[in-house]
Amino acid sequence: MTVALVPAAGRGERLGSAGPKAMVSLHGLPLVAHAVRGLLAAGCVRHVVVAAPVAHQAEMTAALSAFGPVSVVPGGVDRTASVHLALLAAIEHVPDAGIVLVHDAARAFTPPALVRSVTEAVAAGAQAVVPVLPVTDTVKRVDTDGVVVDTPSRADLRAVQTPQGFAIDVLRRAYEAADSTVLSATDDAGLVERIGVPVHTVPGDVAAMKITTPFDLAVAAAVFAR
Ligand SMILES: Nc1ccn([C@@H]2O[C@H](COP(=O)(O)OP(=O)(O)OP(=O)(O)O)[C@@H](O)[C@H]2O)c(=O)n1
Ligand SMILES: C[C@](O)(CO)[C@H](O)COP(=O)(O)O
Repeated sequence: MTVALVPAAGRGERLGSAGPKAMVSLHGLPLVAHAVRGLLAAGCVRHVVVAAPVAHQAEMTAALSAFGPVSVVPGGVDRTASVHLALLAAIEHVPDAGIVLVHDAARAFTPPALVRSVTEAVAAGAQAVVPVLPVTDTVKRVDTDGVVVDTPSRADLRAVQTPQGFAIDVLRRAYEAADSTVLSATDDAGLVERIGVPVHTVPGDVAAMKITTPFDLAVAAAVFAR
């Protein structure tokens, strides 16, 4: 059985919204509702645990209650903490879950086919799977003065999306290790890499774009108009 965790407790500072980014409405629904609906539409996700901003937990619960088997728990100080809290709730409430997906509320229009593709790769035996896209810009490393240090080969680079899928015990171990060393990471696979488990890739999808800035929101509004 597959359970999905949706970190949705961010403030959305780069978007500049008045309230939490996950509650910003697009085409009549908050972003988090689009994200949850997409996960459940894939047909392979049995339960979704959403990490909400503490002050907005009741509001988010009300917004998501119509979508199916969804629990809303309080989030943490950063994305890593929010995912960890959702993972602990999932282990408690869905003890027979073998696969866990972690999916940003901010990737609200992720196609259900991508959710299935990640889940199927884990079900086929990979312990950790991320969807990736080739990098189309040249990427440079810079120092603290903004001076270029080097130019990694673009051929080796990939932009990583969500949902990221894991054998649930692997993600639990990765978060336990992160907790004991007070580690944070910008994605979940990064923590899994640190415990030495190989992370596999599947092709991502441009429609799984992350809504971070006002420009991203405008793009999503135009592209996903229904
Ligand atoms: N304490 C936090 C911070 C972030 N997130 C979630 O992690 C995902 C990816 O984070 P991001 O897109 O950076 O959202 P924000 O943290 O809200 O954005 P910003 O950094 O601009 O404030 C989002 O769905 C966000 O809600 C979370 O659950 N808990
Ligand atoms: C998890 C993620 O979406 C993978 O690309 C990304 O790292 C989240 O970053 P954010 O700055 O917390 O939005």
